[in-house]
Amino acid sequence: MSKVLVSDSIDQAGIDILSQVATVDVKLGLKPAQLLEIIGEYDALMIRSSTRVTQEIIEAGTQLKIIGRAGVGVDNVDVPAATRRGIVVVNSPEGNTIAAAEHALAMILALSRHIPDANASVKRGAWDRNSFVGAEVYKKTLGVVGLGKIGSHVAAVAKTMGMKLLAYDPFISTDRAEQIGCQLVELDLLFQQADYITLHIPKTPETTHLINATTLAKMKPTARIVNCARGGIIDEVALAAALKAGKIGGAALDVFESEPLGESELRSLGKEIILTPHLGASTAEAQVNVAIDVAEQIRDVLLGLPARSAVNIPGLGPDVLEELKPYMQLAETLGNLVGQLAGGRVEVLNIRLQGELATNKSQPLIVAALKGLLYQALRERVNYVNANIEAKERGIRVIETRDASIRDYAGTLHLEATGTLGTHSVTGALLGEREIHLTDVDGFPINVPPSKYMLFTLHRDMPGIIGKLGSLLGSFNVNIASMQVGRKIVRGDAVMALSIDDPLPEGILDEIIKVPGIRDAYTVTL
Ligand SMILES: NC(=O)C1=CN([C@@H]2O[C@H](COP(=O)(O)OP(=O)(O)OC[C@H]3O[C@@H](n4cnc5c(N)ncnc54)[C@H](O)[C@@H]3O)[C@@H](O)[C@H]2O)C=CC1
Ligand SMILES: O=C(O)CCC(=O)C(=O)O
Repeated sequence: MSKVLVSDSIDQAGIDILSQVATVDVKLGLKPAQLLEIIGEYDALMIRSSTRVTQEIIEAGTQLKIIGRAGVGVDNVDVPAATRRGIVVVNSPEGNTIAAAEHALAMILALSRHIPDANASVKRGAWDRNSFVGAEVYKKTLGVVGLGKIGSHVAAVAKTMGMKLLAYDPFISTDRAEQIGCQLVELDLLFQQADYITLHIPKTPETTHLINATTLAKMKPTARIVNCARGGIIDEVALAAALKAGKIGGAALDVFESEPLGESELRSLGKEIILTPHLGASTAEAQVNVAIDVAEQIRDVLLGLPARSAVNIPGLGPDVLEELKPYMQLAETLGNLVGQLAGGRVEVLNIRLQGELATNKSQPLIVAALKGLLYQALRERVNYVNANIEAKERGIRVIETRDASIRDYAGTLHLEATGTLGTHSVTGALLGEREIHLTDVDGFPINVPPSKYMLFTLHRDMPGIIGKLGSLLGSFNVNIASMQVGRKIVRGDAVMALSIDDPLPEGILDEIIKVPGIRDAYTVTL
């Protein structure tokens, strides 16, 4: 049974899902050295934001297949190191969107009405109504930096509170911004005009210290800034200085350059600052969502299925995966089959998307086909994450074509591998949307479902050949489950595809090739 380590606190709903397929160890608060010592035992690691999964941890995790981050940001995982090792990194892109957006909105209102300090003052026994006069958000301008999932929800709710919305996000269209009711503007204008600024961007080299002494100086002296995105987007020293000098009105931070927050000037400030300990995703609902979302993906990967939100598999988002999953299995099977038919080192893989498939995204199918192709060489070491890199390193050139006019089945995938021992091709389709069928081998039409053990012959279509092959296999105690001949013309060249119950015994291929009329034979394990 697989073993999963859960090293940050996650909801029981996630543990229950993992327990269906694995032994689950929950070990919270591990020091890096302790994690390093035990990680080698585990097939999967599930974390939130506290565990740092460094290159050293990844290298020590020799059994690791997947790292699951129960949340959005994967900045606590060395994703490139995981990719090189073929480890899938998954997250939950939407499970805590509402929670984080509502936290940002709560921060905006709490800052405006001094709720934390007013509350603390009453609890201390005071009844001070004069120190906590606030400001309304109604008709004020909110500047949203980053109009992705969380930023758009914040904007939509803020709109209903009567706020005017400005947004800065270089990667979204004016149309999309307008749909949400935001005017897209340049960052400087947003800084100058906003009464409230809320950050909903990832931490990248471009966004690190985006809020610094220079940008703070551009803001209104009454401006209030909220960061529920990532620590380090705000220069905390510059922020503390600006707040102390009254250059801006207030700030509310949920995330910090270093977490947990240590000694900091920010702690010494008054009601102009609100600090929460990275609580954006901490709602009961979000924790159930992210735990289920990520645990399901870990379960799937441990069962050999693809994950729906892998951050290190390009182009493989949840919608694509939902639509293409059966075709990815087809591509992988065909890749594995054509790789075995081709035998030696494959140099070129031609992939043709045919019929309805011609309009689909090809990248996930290419990755799946390469995974299948490289399986014989790399076995479990190749997966959707590293198949591209492994193929490149072996000098395999991938050529992709599309032909919508081929319509013998709804959608078919054609793979042709050219290598040191020649060229072979296979075509396959899905019947009833899920069942894989081989529809062509080396240009000969057939219609057989693939099976674990198969034998293919290239032979002359002539009387007696099937009987002779059957007797030969029988004499080696090989049981034939099904057999089909594909030919283009009567008594011309033909292909025979046999499904057999067991692997072919050693040496039998040499005997098969000696049967008069049989030119070649290939044994395949799928
Ligand atoms: N405090 C907490 O507990 C939580 C924090 N987060 C953080 O919130 C942030 C936003 O998350 P989502 O909305 O889910 O992500 P998202 O990917 O849906 O949206 C991010 C947006 O930022 C934009 N962006 C990227 N670089 C930019 C730049 N240089 N300037 C302006 N915009 C830029 C992107 O185009 C995108 O629209 C992330 O940093 C995430 O890690 C997410 C969940 C909980
Ligand atoms: O796990 C958490 O509570 C942090 C959530 C977060 O920051 C994220 O999902 O990016």
